[in-house]
Amino acid sequence: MTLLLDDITLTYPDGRGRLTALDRVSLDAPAGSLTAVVGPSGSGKSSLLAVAATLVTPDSGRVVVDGTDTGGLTPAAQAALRRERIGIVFQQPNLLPSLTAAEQLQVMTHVSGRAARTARDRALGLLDAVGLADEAGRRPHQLSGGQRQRVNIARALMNEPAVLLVDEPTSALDHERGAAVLDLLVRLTRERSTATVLVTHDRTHLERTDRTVTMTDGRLAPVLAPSR
Ligand SMILES: Nc1ncnc2c1ncn2[C@@H]1O[C@H](COP(=O)(O)OP(=O)(O)OP(=O)(O)O)[C@@H](O)[C@H]1O
Repeated sequence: MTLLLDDITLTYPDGRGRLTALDRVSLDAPAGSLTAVVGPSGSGKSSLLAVAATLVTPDSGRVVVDGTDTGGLTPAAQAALRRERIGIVFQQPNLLPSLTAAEQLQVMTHVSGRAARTARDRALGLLDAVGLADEAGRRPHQLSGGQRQRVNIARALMNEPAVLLVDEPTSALDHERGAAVLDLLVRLTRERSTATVLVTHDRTHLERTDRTVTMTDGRLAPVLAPSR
């Protein structure tokens, strides 16, 4: 399994007690498959993504990324693993206003010389893969919301991650553009063999995913019937 969450419990301080955000959650995501995690607001979806991204350390349980148990790593090693093996697509693209679409991707690699040219080629290839070959030289204000989200997705793939974590990718898009972004994520997941986990409270477009799991009050319900 490229991403394995094994018996994860996560609590937050809550007054004098603790609030259980994730309650013995287990999830495995194989390479080349897209898993959707749905559930109501406050059910723990963002917490699940943050733990999978190694941004938050759970109280107990194991997070295994591309064969590495992240629990035993130093913070520096964890940051390196996150940079090299995990791509994260946040809900808001957070693109840098002064950079072109291609440069947004290139800044993911801190290199010079020949490696910089390779990074530029890779950035242009990824923009092509997300349907933005002609927009590579545009800055964020010259792109539509859907195009910015595509740049966001391409940027997350720049370092060839094994795991792709996606937060609410369609919430700011209309139905048609939301469907197109989901189709794009499914295609990239296959082509680049990422273990993709997408959290959303939006149940539309789920027929496009490989499987759907539901989060309720910090617990993950068994997998629903495969959607294809
Ligand atoms: N940093 C924090 N400190 C304390 N409690 C938190 C913190 N982050 C989240 N929570 C609580 O943990 C629970 C799960 O929150 P989480 O953000 O993971 O849910 P969610 O399903 O992603 O919600 P939404 O769909 O609204 O983003 C909620 O009860 C929330 O209030």
